[in-house]
Amino acid sequence: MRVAVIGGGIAGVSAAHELAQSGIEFVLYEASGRLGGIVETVCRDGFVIECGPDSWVTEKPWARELAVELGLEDEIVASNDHWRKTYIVRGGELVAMPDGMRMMVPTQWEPVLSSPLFSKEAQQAYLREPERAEELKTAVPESDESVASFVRRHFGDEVTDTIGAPLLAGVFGGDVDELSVRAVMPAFVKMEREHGSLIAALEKSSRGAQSASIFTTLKSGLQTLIDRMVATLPASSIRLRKSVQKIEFKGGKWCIFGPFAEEFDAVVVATPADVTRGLLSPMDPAFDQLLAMDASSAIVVALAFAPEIAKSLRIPPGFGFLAPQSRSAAERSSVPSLLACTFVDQKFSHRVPEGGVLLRAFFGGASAPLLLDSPDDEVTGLALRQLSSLLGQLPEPSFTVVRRWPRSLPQYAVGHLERMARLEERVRALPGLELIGNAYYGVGLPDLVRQGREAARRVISPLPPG
Ligand SMILES: Cc1c2[nH]c(c1CCC(=O)O)Cc1[nH]c(c(CCC(=O)O)c1C)Cc1[nH]c(c(CCC(=O)O)c1C)Cc1[nH]c(c(C)c1CCC(=O)O)C2
Repeated sequence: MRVAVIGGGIAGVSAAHELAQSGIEFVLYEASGRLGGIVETVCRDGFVIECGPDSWVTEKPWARELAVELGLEDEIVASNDHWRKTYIVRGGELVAMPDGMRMMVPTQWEPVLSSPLFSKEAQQAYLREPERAEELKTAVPESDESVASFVRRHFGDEVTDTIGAPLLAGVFGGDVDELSVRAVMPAFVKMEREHGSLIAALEKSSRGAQSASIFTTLKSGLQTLIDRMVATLPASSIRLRKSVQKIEFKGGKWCIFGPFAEEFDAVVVATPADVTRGLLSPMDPAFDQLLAMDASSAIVVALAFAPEIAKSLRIPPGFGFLAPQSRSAAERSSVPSLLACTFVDQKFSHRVPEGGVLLRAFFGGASAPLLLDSPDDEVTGLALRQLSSLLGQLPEPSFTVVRRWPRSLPQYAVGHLERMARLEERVRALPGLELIGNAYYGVGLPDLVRQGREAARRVISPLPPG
């Protein structure tokens, strides 16, 4: 059997790795000159700089399992959760999120009631939510709804705007009025069904008390995960700078065309949703609509301050901040404003030389398109000015790294899961076809590793039809 894997991001590389482990012949096509997609680590002067994701969510086991299998156990590090604090930008200032929050749901009362983040009305809305358990339970909507409407039903407008929106923007890069609650917060939806109140549900479960660190990463950077997998692949099976233009399914075989033509028994399509849509729509027009998704773009600006310069900096303790984006469309499209920033040296050890400071700022959301074409020095200047107004005047960084990731994070819109069910139906009609990536079932590294490996296993031993 011979398998084509199209797209060399972490999902495609994970699929290829799994095929290689099983001794299956395959070809991995990647349009760019490197594997890893948005997973990229730059090491310079003792700084370990992530250009894309900086970690995975510890709760999801699949990335860690892979790292252990690859012999990277000694490389695995947890976030410094004794310093875990996330700030929200409010009136030009950083205000700490209360301790003990699970997303927007408190697991302790005192921090919420003493936080300057919430008005008396918002505190009341929190206090009343457990008392409304029965009402909330009987009013569970039959169909999907937006994250905003879900959070609003539990905690009202202020909580939705003040922390719901920025938190979700820091995970899904998206708009709470559009995102599907069932796709992006399935655990909370389940709690509502079972308990009505989310606060009461967390109180009853041990989930309220988070034991492990929230984030996990690798000492030398996440690129190591890619490099270790790539090292297990036969070199002859990797085709860099080979962009696939067309796929055809004929006589039970898959034909892959670029400036080349090759035949396979199965194909794993691991490209971004836009590319996948272009490849599959000619075979079945239904894909055109099923894969048409909004996606947000991100611009990452890493600012490294060497120890001698970093001495003058006064970064507040914590992992970083999230900034609510303006609701006014005019304002959003005129001044690109920072979406978030991670204080890397405080979130993780081993990322900076002793005494150094590393900030990773993000632009995204509605203002991202404005910056995708701006030169690096303009993007860096803008980030530095906005960070200085929030963190105190910053000196010129020792060096900076800028990366642009256009349309890299698909938005799971209301009805996403039903759409995925229809998508799966069309995929099943084409035996040997597998779709993997962040457009379908989960946006983080663990979900992509899981999807890649599961797809490879299904290709190797397909389920009987029907
Ligand atoms: C801007 C942005 C960030 N992170 C992300 C974006 C969007 C990028 C884009 O538009 O393309 C994306 C993101 N963030 C997270 C994921 C993984 C989700 C998953 O695996 O399910 C993903 C895909 C986890 C997270 N990211 C965050 C949370 C919430 C953590 C909490 O509850 O405190 C989670 C689960 C918060 C976050 N997220 C970010 C910051 C600076 C912070 C706060 C400080 C920090 O930790 O660095 C940056």
